Amino acid sequence: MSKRKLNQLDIPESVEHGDTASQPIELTSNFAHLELDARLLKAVTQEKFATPTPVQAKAIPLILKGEDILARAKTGSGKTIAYLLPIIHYILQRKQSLETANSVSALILVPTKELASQVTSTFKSFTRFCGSDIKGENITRKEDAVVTCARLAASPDVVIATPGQTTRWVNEGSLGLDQLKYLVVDEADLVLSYGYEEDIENIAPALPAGFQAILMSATLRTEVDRLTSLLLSRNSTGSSATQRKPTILDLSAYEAAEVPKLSQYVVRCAEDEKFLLIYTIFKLQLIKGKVIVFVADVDRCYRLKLFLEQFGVRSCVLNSELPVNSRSHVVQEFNKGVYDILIAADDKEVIGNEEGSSKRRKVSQEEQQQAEGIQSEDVNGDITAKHPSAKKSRKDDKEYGISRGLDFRNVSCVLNFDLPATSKSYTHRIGRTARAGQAGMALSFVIPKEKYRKHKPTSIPQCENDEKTLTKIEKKQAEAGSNVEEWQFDMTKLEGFRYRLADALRSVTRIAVREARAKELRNELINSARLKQHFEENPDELRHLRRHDEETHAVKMQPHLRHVPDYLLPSGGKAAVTKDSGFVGMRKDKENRIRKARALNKSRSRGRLAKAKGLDPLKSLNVRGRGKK
Ligand SMILES: Nc1ncnc2c1ncn2[C@@H]1O[C@H](COP(=O)(O)OP(=O)(O)OP(=O)(O)O)[C@@H](O)[C@H]1O
Repeated sequence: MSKRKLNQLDIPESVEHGDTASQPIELTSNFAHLELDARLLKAVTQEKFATPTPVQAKAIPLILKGEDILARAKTGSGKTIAYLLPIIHYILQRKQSLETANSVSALILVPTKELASQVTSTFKSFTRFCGSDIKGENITRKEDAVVTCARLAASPDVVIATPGQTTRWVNEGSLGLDQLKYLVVDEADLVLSYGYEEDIENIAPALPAGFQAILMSATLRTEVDRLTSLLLSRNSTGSSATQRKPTILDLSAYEAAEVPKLSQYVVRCAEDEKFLLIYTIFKLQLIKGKVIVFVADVDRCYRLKLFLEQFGVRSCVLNSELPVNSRSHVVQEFNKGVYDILIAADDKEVIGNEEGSSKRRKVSQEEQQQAEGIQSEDVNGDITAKHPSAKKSRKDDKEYGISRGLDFRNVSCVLNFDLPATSKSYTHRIGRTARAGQAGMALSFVIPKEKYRKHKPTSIPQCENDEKTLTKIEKKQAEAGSNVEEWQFDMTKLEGFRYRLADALRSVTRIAVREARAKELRNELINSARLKQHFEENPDELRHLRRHDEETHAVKMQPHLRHVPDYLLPSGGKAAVTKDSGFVGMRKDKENRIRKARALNKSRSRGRLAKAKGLDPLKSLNVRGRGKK
């Protein structure tokens, strides 16, 4: 039995907390020490989780002890399991000892639908050995109200929802919270930023006295204080009472002691060079493994996808326009390794200026008034205000969120093709890699002021203040003990690729992007369960739709672009392009000499052949050379 004392896990002195946290905290090296239900431990073993992460080791005993907690731990530190395991354990134990009628024992509030479906799937994984002893329902799915009502009528033990959906169903009387034991707010710092303040105010009076609050957050920003006071300063009748103080678990000290596993780089480049760089990175495999490429908006998503497609580089796309089921499906496919490159439009960043979020909140409240899942303005208050062109209304989903909370597995690199607007958003984007103790890399393309608006076809307004944003990012990362380094990339070595870049960029026209966007949506609609039935009954309509897609050649494909001929490769191979250690050299100089020697031999034998045929070798070579051009 090996237990490790971790006295450096200090609870900040300014924070009030319960008895448990003031005693020395022990980090157990084994899940078995947490004394959880055997069925849960079996599931943990099956997931191949050997050791609880710090937040799990600390939070699980406190939750089991009945304390309100507010846990702050970095993204990817295993917060979901930290609250799910003790909750499931409690419900299983209670059911064993008491003959109680089914009721909702735990409500898990999350800011986005994607996160709701991810938490649900984690819940399912960890209850797989519990049979029908415990039931969880995700009520954020887009489905008939009747279906949701029916699912809630069966009184699931655990309900996973956004605050918006919770308010709706509580108000309609379909979701009873009077027997609630646990209220979890996952990504607590984000919930108010998403404009859910009013919903939280509505939910608070419905909570019974004595419920236990579990708040999970990546930061301890003022929003979290506000949320805590909204939830914990009311009694069951909704009137104000003395505020309960949750025990605060701040894992910063522990995290600071960890060896950083994330390397961060930036490369300053011109607007069109972003495309050149990404082409080179993928074509020469400068980055190996799974990569999430973040871009500024949905159009950019398809533009980049179409651009890469021309070089035979396959990718999948994730954006707020896609139906939530499709988004979950994309994440699953990416996690399974069907795709190695995922292009995500982070157009609903965890936005707000660095100073505050009042403006954002206003935007979000306006959004709140709209029905969920229907046409809505972009939530990026700041960006839309600065760039009227981005103001257009479109079918995106206000509960969409990529850079926060979603668990992309084994991502080796987060590539900020477009830098986010805030350092906060940057932190959350890079949190998609180097998760659960793994190593990772973040690479960001930055447009210097003097290069902004210099290449109209690839210019976007979001990049106007890249340098200012980068300064803030560097400052924030330095505060957290991390460095953002300059990536030593030798652009001169890529000259040979430039004409291909121009060729490919020309093909990705605005019409092509629009077509690709529409086609993807059509495909998703065809695949949606309801329409599937419709098309089964009306096969002609489906045929018509498919024919339309076949006829739509969004981008004129240029087969020659798929292949990178040797003569285009920089001499010295990949190593010559970048001196950075994050990259693996592709061809050594020695090998290059062999290649050159082979090429020389080949041309000599061509010369001999031509001589044998009575041709003037110089002339024939010239003709061949011109033909190639
Ligand atoms: N004890 C553990 N051992 C190994 N892997 C773990 C452990 N706990 C969680 N993980 C894995 O770590 C990843 C991150 O977990 P999780 O999504 O819960 O983190 P998080 O802190 O909630 O992150 P975020 O704030 O980004 O949502 C998941 O893939 C999860 O399966």
